[in-house]
Amino acid sequence: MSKNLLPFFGEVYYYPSIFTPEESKKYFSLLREHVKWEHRAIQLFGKKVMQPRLTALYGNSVVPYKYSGLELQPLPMTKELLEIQERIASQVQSSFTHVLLNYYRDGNDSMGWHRDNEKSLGLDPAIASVSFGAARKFLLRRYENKQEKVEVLLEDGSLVLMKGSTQTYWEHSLPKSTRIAEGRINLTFRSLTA
Ligand SMILES: O=C(O)CCC(=O)C(=O)O
Ligand SMILES: [Fe+2]
Repeated sequence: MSKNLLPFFGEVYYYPSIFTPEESKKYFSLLREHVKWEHRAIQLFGKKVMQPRLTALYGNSVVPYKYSGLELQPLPMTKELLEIQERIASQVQSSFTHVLLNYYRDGNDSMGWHRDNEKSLGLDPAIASVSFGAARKFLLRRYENKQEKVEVLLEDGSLVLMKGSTQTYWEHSLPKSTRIAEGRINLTFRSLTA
């Protein structure tokens, strides 16, 4: 059992080495090759900007995922994605319908502060996030006062689970780390309803 990294108002658990280095290397290459990566523009404060990363959505239901003015239609789950989902199922009790993938090509790619609180995720969603490739810093901070901060290094082959009221009271980000030249692939398993 891992311990809750948040001091209050939510739950975040970190599990290093869910995958061996060999498995992680294999999945990184397979996913980089086989996933239908797209470079998308999103609406940010009314302006169209390119996301600083590549993304893709897969799922076992046709429910689309709406965020930041985008509506993504899921592609059908692949063998590799189902294998990865199966592995995390042994750590995580929740069930998932979709996986959103992010490919950070190097340390210049990033994700800004946000909460995963779209209606389709429901109240207090569980989100399971798997990392392959370069270790990157993951930050959480209180949404309301931006004060309390928690930092987790997301290593190759690791899993981080966010649940409970985390998406109400905390926001998270993946900051740039410009000295990192290697890529990182992240998969966030979610349960979405129409
Ligand atoms: O890349 C990460 O670890 C963060 C991904 C994330 O927050 C998201 O996809 O909503
Ligand atoms: Fe997120």
